[in-house]
Amino acid sequence: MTDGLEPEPAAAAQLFGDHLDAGRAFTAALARHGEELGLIGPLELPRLWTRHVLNSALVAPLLRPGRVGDVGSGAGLPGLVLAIIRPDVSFTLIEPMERRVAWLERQAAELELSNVTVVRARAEDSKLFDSLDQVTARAVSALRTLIPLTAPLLRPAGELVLMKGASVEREVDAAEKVLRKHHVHDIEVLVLGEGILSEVTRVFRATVD
Ligand SMILES: C[S@@+](CC[C@H](N)C(=O)[O-])C[C@H]1O[C@@H](n2cnc3c(N)ncnc32)[C@H](O)[C@@H]1O
Repeated sequence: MTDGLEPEPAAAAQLFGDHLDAGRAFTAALARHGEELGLIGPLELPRLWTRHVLNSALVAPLLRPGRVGDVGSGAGLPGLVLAIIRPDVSFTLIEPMERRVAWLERQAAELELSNVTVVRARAEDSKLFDSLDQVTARAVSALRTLIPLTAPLLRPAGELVLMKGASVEREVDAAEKVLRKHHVHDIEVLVLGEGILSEVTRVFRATVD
């Protein structure tokens, strides 16, 4: 059922560029199967493009060619969206739940994303330590618990690119000790999407030694 799906916003063409057809195919699949598979809540269809798909797409320009891990990919947000837009980046999607892993693998195959590997594991058990150039995450947990899951996966001088809500500044304060413990520095909070989407998104970006 896709009744009530948000019409495609004009920003979709801007953010997906040449990859708009794949972005549409992924969004349509998520609209069709997301609720029955427990990937999105029942109220999300009227804001699926803006709040989920395009919100994830805003992060694409922050990625560099190299190896990016997405911790807790779930429905593929932001991991699959970013893999569609950035074929020059190699993505490892880290997700412990079997049903979500099956979804991620099926979507990667259907969208012919040869730049995606799916790892079924919790981040802390994933054996990816010290290996990634950048790590993304969205809606996994507050920074205080997210930093210990994500920072150890980065190679020295790797970068965290964590999607966050309006409470990010408070989360940074609450994570002070953990940030120090994990050698997280050059912290910035970026506000993305102004003038592009009706809702902005925030990104915690920092380097880890
Ligand atoms: C609320 S969902 C968000 C999913 C997706 N990132 C999104 O924005 O829609 C949180 C996801 O994190 C995963 N997760 C929870 N703890 C994790 C861990 N320790 N390592 C990796 N993934 C984890 C869950 O299985 C779930 O799929």
